[in-house]
Amino acid sequence: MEKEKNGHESELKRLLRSSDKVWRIGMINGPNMTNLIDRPVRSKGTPHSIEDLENQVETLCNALGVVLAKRICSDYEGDILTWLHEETHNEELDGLIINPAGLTFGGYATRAAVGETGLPVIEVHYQTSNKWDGLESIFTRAVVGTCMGMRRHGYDAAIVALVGMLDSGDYDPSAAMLKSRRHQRA
Ligand SMILES: O=C1C[C@@](O)(C(=O)O)C[C@@H](O)[C@@H]1O
Repeated sequence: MEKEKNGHESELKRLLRSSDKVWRIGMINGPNMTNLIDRPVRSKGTPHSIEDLENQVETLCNALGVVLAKRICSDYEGDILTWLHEETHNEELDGLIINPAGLTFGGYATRAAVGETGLPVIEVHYQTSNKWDGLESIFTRAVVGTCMGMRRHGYDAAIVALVGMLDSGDYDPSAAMLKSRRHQRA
């Protein structure tokens, strides 16, 4: 069984990777995602916890030969800002995925900090934006792409796309809203 699993993993890597770089990926889940297990099944799908979700992402990263190096899930914007300031300097991470969740419509400080990392960032949401009563995510301007409406599977889509973009360099860094230290140096 273990042998078969390893076989599938290397097949996945062969199919989806164009480099063997061990990218270091960070994941942010914003306010209310701590309570994922109790959130409505209609929008979130079969009940699962934030730990289940993090394990799912970590397993896919391992199968692709990259690392889910850092993660945060917090109900407090300040915690997320401190994490961004501390964990994304010194080029310790290569890319990020974020579900801003409760910060989606008003987390301007987090959006600025995300943009200033200069990293390729993919925004993920369980639901699609047409369920948001005409509201739009303020984060979309600061990220290179968005996965919406695929519930937990959107995280897998985001990881595959992020790794593909990192491998090929095929993404638009100017999608980051603010000019980052990294881009200024380039
Ligand atoms: O908390 C959330 C979750 C969400 O980001 C999603 O994953 O669908 C959508 C947001 O509108 C909401 O505030």
